[in-house]
Amino acid sequence: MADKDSVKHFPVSWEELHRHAKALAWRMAEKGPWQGIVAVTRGGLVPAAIIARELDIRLIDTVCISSYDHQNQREARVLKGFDGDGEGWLIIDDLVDTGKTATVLRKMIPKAHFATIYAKPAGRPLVDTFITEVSQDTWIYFPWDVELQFTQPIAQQRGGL
Ligand SMILES: O=P(O)(O)OC[C@H]1O[C@H](OP(=O)(O)OP(=O)(O)O)[C@H](O)[C@@H]1O
Ligand code: HPA
Ligand SMILES: [Mg+2]
Repeated sequence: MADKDSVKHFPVSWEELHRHAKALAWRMAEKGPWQGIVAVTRGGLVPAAIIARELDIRLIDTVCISSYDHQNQREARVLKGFDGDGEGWLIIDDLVDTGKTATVLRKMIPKAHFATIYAKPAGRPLVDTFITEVSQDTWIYFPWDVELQFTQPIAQQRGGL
C-alpha cells in the first residue's frame, strides 16, 4: 500500500480526470450494453457520473465502502451493499491500490464488470479494465482532495541532487 511516506506524488487535475474518465467510457462503450452502473462511494462517484453521461446510462446504484482514514488503511467497512449478482452491470471506482476494496466488491457482485481509472500493481489483477497504471509507492491526489499551493522543487525534496 502506498501511504503517507510514499515518495511519489501523482496529482490529477479536473481536466486530466475528465479525459481519463472519458477514455474509460470509450472502452466501456465497446463492451456494453450495460444494465446500469454501480458507483463505489465516494471515489467512484465523479468518474461514474462522467461515464454515465457518455454512455447515456441513467440507472445508477451505489456500494458504500470505506477502508482508508486519510492515507491510513484499515479494515473495509461496507455501509451499503448491492442486490443481485451484477450480471450486465458496470462497477466504477476511481482506483485499485492494494485490491482490498476490489476483493470485497468481487465477492459481493461476482458477475459485474469492474473498471477503474487508475490501478496500482497489487490491485491490477482484480480489475477487468483500467486506464492508467501507477507504481505501488505512488499516492494519487484527486482534484476534490487538493487545492493549489506552493511545492518544494524536486531537488530539495530529495535533499539535494
Ligand atoms: O485497493 P484499496 O487498497 O482497497 O484502495 C482503493 C480504494 O480506496 C479508496 O477509497 P476509500 O476507502 O479511501 O474511500 P473514499 O472512496 O470514500 O475516499 C479508493 O477510492 C478505492 O475505493
Ligand atoms: O493513491 C491513492 N489516492 C487516493 N486515495 C487512495 N486510496 C487508496 N489509495 C489511494
Ligand atoms: Mg473509494
